[in-house]
Amino acid sequence: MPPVTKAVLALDQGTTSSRAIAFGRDGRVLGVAQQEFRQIFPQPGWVEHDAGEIWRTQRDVAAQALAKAGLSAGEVAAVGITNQRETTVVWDRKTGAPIAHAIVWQDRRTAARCDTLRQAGHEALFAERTGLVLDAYFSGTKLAWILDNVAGARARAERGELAFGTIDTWLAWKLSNGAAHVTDVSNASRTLLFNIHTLDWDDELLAILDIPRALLPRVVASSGVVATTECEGLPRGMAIAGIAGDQQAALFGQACHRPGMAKNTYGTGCFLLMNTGERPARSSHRLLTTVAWKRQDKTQYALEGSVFIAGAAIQWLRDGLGIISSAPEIESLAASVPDAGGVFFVPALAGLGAPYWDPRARGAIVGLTRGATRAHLARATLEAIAFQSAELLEAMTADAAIHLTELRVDGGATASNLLMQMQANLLGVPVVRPKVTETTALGAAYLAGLATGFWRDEAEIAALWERDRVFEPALSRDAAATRLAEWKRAVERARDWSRDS
Ligand SMILES: Nc1ncnc2c1ncn2[C@@H]1O[C@H](COP(=O)(O)OP(=O)(O)O)[C@@H](O)[C@H]1O
Ligand SMILES: O=P(O)(O)OC[C@H](O)CO
Repeated sequence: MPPVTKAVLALDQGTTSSRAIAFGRDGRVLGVAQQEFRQIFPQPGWVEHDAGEIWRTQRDVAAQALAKAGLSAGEVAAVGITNQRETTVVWDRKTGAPIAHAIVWQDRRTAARCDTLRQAGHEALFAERTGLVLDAYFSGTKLAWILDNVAGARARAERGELAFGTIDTWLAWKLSNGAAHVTDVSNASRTLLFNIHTLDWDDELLAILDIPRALLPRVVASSGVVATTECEGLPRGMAIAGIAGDQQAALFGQACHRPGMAKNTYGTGCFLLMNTGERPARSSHRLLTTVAWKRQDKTQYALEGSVFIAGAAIQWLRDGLGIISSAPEIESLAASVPDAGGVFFVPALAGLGAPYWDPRARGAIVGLTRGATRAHLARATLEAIAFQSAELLEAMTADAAIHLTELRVDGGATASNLLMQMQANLLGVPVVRPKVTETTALGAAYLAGLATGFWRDEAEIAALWERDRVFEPALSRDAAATRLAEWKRAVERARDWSRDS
């Protein structure tokens, strides 16, 4: 008799760390392991990762999480992959070796290429087909950059010797020892190369960006077995059965299965996603239309607002300025003053995402007086995270013409009660934090576990979702509108600043 399955293993490959979590049938964490890896900044505005290091850290934490949970391979019902999205890897199909560092989603090196594409009049076509805006954030121009700048890459790509992938693809390839070259629809929808209506790579867009089809992975559903684990360092034979970009996985893990339900994740950046059902919704406020997931032949879409720097601004206070020694310390420092004393911090450290899409914006601190202290800056940092998210929700409510009844939240920075209260005050909507805030990993686990029958259906999953705390709005709508208007004035000071080409 084979052993009874007890858990699903989720691999959560984030921007700053690789994490693995084993979840039991009740959605509770059985074992978790995490490892940070190197951030490489070769030039201002460039951000790279070593894909080999990503793989090794992810494999090691997966083995550690299984060991901590005391699980054997036969007890694992499925493995789910979720990942930082857009980050671009190209490797040699024969050796499996990357031909360059991965170009990370935050990297701005292709901003000028996006300008050229815009000037050539391609913006509307890309928006219509992909649901995205022409921005350096997405994989397409990053992949084109590698083909144009790594010696011999284009010729080798045309000969079919190279493979492209986002991080999900890279991990599935390594886990399966090269058997699977796949990506799921949610990750594909972040590349600028994928038609979100036909759910296939778009030949016209590939031609504009001069990208050979031979490089591209096969696109699969977000829930379904694609391969088994066959690599060194991990038990063999575990079914890789779920793949989704981390923000879409969090939407699933928050049980936002129905249209109109939304979540905001406060990690390195902030990503607000609203389920819009089985048809792509178009934004008139520069939000993205994205594939949420595909399961049982049904595709769900979402509207997304992406903010590039959120928790990363807290890390910058820690690592760049040294005014706190750990992220949690921001809470007491910010709470030591009643307000930010007129200080606004616009953390445009990697340009601005939605709704501005300004790659040349740079960070700005305005409103300083002689009375300003590090406590005011700490408070202004938390406020900046809340302001940026409030702008996203404002755009989304206008687009979707609905009023949210609550906002579900997750991610590392939701540990800050002060931030959560600021957020509720600005939004005028209750902010609800669940008991399990690892919803990204949980979403990937659910997608994988549903594919192998470990969980039955979405209703079973939705019943496992439990709230931890609700933050009720405690600010008048007039006062919130005044604060938001002040914030927008500060944002204008940060815009269009960099003169780098
Ligand atoms: N107690 C805390 N209060 C506020 N922010 C925090 C706290 N702990 C962690 N963070 C922030 O959360 C972020 C990490 O969250 P996480 O969800 O792990 O992000 P990611 O998946 O993007 O790496 C960091 O940027 C950090 O600044
Ligand atoms: O690594 P995270 O959790 O900050 O997520 C990054 C996003 O997927 C980028 O689009």
